[in-house]
Amino acid sequence: MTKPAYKRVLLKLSGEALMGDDAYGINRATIERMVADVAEVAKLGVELAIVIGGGNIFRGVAPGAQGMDRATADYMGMLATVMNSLALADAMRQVGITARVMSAISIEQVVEPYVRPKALQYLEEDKIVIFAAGTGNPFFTTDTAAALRGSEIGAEIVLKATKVDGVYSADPNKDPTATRYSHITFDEAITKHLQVMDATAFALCRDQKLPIKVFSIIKPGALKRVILGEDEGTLVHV
Ligand SMILES: Nc1ncnc2c1ncn2[C@@H]1O[C@H](COP(=O)(O)OP(=O)(O)OP(=O)(O)O)[C@@H](O)[C@H]1O
Ligand SMILES: O=c1ccn([C@@H]2O[C@H](COP(=O)(O)O)[C@@H](O)[C@H]2O)c(=O)[nH]1
Repeated sequence: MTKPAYKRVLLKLSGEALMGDDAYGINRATIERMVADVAEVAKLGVELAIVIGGGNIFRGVAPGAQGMDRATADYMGMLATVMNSLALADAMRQVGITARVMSAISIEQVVEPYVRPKALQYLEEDKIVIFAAGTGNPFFTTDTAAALRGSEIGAEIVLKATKVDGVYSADPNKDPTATRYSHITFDEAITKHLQVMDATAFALCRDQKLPIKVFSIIKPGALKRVILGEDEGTLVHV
């Protein structure tokens, strides 16, 4: 059997990618394809914790939140990630994968709260843990939540599965001349203001010496290639 390059990873799934070709929300075929990708790597024996974004539903800084109190808008964004987490766990259940959703915001009738030792126990039991509601604090993002939870659970790497296939010299969706890095240091990414992740997430991972791999969740087989340590996406390192 092919051997994974990591024992435990924190996978950050793009909320925005969940829309597929729709304008908003969760596209059924897209979530099923994401779950199929996750199922394939779970079979390899790697312990998986997941943070999912909320950009397909609400972001505190989106035009739809203009004029709103920023903290209130951010709490709405965090609730959006709870919805995505529940949808993801349910889609996993439908294909026989056991997942546990843990929320950073207390919402106990819906999901259990985040308790670190419990999360570690689930991972050791080979359950997939989905961390919902980001960090639980406004003014942050789910990328920072991925860096934070990844550090807390002792993940070997944060895998940012997004709509682009790596870190570019500029946003490739805006600048067609942008070129992709195969690897880049945290300091370079921060100094060059590369916006594929926020600077807080980069800085936390740098300080914790937790590498990040940025790759496409849309490209078939990319997640498995990353897990097997093959050349895919961009590695951000110390
Ligand atoms: N230098 C860059 N290299 C690559 N992508 C970049 C860069 N600068 C900006 N981007 C943009 O960053 C986006 C990915 O980050 P973003 O946080 O917006 O999305 P996500 O994490 O996929 O979604 P969500 O926040 O909903 O989970 C890409 O789709 C790309 O358009
Ligand atoms: O720790 C966090 C995480 C998220 N938010 C808010 O949620 C939305 C959605 O998250 P994305 O990372 O953009 O997908 C985000 O825009 C924030 O408004 C938060 O406040 N704190």
